[in-house]
Amino acid sequence: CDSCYGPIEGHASKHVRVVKRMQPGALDARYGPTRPLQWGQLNVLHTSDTHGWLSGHIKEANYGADWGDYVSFVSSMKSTAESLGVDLLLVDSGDLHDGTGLSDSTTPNGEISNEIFVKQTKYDLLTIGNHELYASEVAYQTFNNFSRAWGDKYLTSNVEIMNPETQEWEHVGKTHKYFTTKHGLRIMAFGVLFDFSANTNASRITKAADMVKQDWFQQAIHHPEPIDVFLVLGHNSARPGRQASTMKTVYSAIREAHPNTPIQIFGGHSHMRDFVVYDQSSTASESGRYCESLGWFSMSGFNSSTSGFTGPLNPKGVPNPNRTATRGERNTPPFLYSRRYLDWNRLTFDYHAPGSQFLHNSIAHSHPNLISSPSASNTSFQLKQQGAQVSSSITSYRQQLGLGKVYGCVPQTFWVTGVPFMAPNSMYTFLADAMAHQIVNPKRAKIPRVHISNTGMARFDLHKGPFTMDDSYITSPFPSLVVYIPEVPWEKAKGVLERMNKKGAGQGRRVEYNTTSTGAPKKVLGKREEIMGVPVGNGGGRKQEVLEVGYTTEDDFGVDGDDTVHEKIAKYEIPGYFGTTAGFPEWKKGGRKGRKQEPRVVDLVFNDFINDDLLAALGGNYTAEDIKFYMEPSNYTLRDFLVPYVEQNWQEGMPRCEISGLRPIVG
Ligand SMILES: Nc1ccn([C@@H]2O[C@H](COP(=O)(O)O)[C@@H](O)[C@H]2O)c(=O)n1
Repeated sequence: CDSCYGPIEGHASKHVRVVKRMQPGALDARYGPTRPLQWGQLNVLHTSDTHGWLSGHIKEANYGADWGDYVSFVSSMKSTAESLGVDLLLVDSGDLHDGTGLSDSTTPNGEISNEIFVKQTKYDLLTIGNHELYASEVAYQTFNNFSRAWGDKYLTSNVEIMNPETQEWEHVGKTHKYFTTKHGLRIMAFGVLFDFSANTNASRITKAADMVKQDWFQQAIHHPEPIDVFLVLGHNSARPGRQASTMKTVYSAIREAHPNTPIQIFGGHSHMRDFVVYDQSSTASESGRYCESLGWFSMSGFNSSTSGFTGPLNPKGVPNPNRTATRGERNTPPFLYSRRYLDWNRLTFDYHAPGSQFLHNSIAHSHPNLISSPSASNTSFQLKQQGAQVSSSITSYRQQLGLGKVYGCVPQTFWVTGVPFMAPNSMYTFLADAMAHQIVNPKRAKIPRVHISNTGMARFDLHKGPFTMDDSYITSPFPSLVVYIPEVPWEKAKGVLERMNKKGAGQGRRVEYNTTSTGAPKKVLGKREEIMGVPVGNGGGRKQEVLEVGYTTEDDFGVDGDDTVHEKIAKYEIPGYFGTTAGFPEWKKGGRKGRKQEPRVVDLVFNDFINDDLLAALGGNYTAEDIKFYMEPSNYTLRDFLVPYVEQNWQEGMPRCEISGLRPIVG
């Protein structure tokens, strides 16, 4: 089938499919977790920054599960919570758009991925991200469809939209929700976006510092009925001081009114795994990005005299939370906590919810304990089937959208932050070259060009293997228009990139692009040796000799949060912008052969997301009036140059491209 991405006979990955789960062609993880989760009275599974990755990471074994596998996992975990007599909530911190073909190749984007997200996934609370607010069509889709589908579970405490019917500002979702869980916990929840300002003017965001003074918020925190715990969701970094987080502002406003009540924060936006201790009864979790990580949080300590909780203090037959959120204080409150960051693959899901996954045969054999577990029963079959339906609907949507169509073979992996900026295998070396080759207006081809783009336009590493339509969105998902300022004197143009990088990217750009948590306090409560000392299982109890690279997180609870042990992945800083020159004349006579001449004028070519920052760095009398469309047709965007580049330059190895499937140690 030439329109689908799947296993090919004799394919280098030698992947043999025996069951219909995950997406065709996706790889299985080679090894997984070794420690059961700690179940408390309140348990939470947390997603954030999924950015459309519902098909899973087809080229990466470690994150190969799709949304269907996850759906089965969640259902199984909810049943386990039920049998333990405790609460399990599912929460999401937003940013569902901009990252893959499944979310971004529809009009408006999110049309299909949102439907998959909503259909079978039993979320209890959700909130909005900045990527739901860049474009008004997406903001209105969120308001009209997504928010309505979730009703009072969708919390957008500081985000409003202009309702075209009433011509009034209205919250996209609800400001807050007061509810009682199945087992009696009385919860007040909010959903607070960071102070985002690059939003469509069809929306408006109230700064957290102003929001906490609003009447509705004050009334909510002084709610007449008892509150056992506050939950603060937010597309908003969990760690104060990171990425313009305003979580501390919300926390402080609640703490002022409730000195001892637990406040649990579930953040997002910084694309990291993190856990932060705010005080003895308040902690914050952040659970990564792109369906690579699933966060687990649990706590105990609620009793019948101080809360409405009706279940056991410690659920039986499972490990329980065992850490206090103290900084050495005495007279600590009774609350105990645990947190874990799960890798998004079926091995992980089946380890923690035995029988919830259709495992690949080779893994099934090395997991005899899991396969013969009591839950591998009829119920488990139904559970698997439920997710399998979601998986197969993703497969058919991918086919409809042509996402598996292969255009060429990626010769080597190109890294966003995994290698030094502008190294030969840096994403930006590749993009600069592809832009210089492809983004040329034939009518202006004789005029030398300077191409400038924001590094944030590239969202993910481009893995060795088939280059599909999906990969073109995964690498460059934004429909930013290609624009230019004609014939700028070279003397003015040549310093622009450097000046832009000196100033840094404007609001909305990720300041840190990280795969490991940094900046955690020195206090380390759990040591990596504790998990490294345990033989790392490959399912059968054999020692895994070679660790694959992946997340190695350090947070306020220490270094034992990652559910599966990995080798640290390399990470290099990247500036806000990158660029290249193209079409410069070469010296013919005089100067040294091969050296480029300095032109008198250049076309300054960029994308409209960075108009303001570029104009500021260019200075002079240039204004927005000087910015024109560069390509014909004028609606040419950053989504349009990769496929033709690949068709022209990456045909070697077609049609059976070699795939690595792993993140090798680089750098
Ligand atoms: N049209 C757009 C929108 C966003 N970006 C880039 O994405 C960054 C924000 O992404 P987060 O996941 O960190 O919220 C933004 O800073 C830009 O770099 C873009 O390039 N074009």
